[in-house]
Amino acid sequence: MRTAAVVPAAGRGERLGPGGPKALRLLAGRPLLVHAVQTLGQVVDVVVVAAPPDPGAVDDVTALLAPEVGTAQLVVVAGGATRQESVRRALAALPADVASVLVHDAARPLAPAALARSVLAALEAGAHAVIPALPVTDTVKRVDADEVVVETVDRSVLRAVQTPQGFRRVVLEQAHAAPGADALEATDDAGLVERLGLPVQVVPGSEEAFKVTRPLDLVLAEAVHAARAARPASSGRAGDDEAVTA
Ligand SMILES: Nc1ccn([C@@H]2O[C@H](COP(=O)(O)OP(=O)(O)OP(=O)(O)O)[C@@H](O)[C@H]2O)c(=O)n1
Ligand SMILES: C[C@](O)(CO)[C@H](O)COP(=O)(O)O
Repeated sequence: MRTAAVVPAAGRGERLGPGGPKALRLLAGRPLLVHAVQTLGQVVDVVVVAAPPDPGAVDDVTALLAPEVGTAQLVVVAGGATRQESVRRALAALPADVASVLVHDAARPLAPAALARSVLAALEAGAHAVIPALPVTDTVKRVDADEVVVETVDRSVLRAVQTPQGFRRVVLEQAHAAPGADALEATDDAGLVERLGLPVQVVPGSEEAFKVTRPLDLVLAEAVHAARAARPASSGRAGDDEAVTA
């Protein structure tokens, strides 16, 4: 059975500001989506992308990614109005022989291949659902409607969750098809699996798997990409995708 990555890439990038669909915004001269797909193509057998909903985008994105996906099979579908709907559409296009699925935001272009491999390894070790996450480093407070602090939350039990998230295919499909899932607008796929009552395994995340959400994130992404590219050839890691911040 094969492995696949589903890549929701249909968001508008409102928080990033003007400049077109976020997945097609440039990082080191190439679209965020290209960076993400190049990495995933090193790890999985099939990559399914949910493209921006613009006319002609499926054909354009197919042409853009075909030279970037390595030996992996590429499938591109039209994305939906929400992230959840985009993932659902991509899931519907998975080839029949795929058993394990990573779901990875195009908006996390620098997530290392090693992170995707560690998520897949946890699936192979028996987990039904696996998410990478980092400890929360800010102090977190709960507030009321008037922005008055109600309490300081114990951050030792909190995790900031990333992608790629990994699932046994049957579990992810069941989670998206469950009654009420459509109305939920979950912010991640693991949230839908949690509703099934199944355990979700956490593995260590990567600082470089941060999401490009606001303009400053793009500045950080350029710096991280440049640091990777500048890595000495003698390290054997020049230009590779392994973490520079570890
Ligand atoms: N209708 C949507 C909305 C989001 N996404 C994807 O989901 C990922 C995470 O979403 P986010 O970072 O919130 O992207 P946007 O929705 O584009 O951002 P914003 O909320 O600022 O508009 C991104 O890769 C985005 O392209 C998607 O495929 N379809
Ligand atoms: C899936 C995700 O990237 C995990 O952190 C995140 O929940 C996406 O959230 P967004 O509100 O769509 O940015």
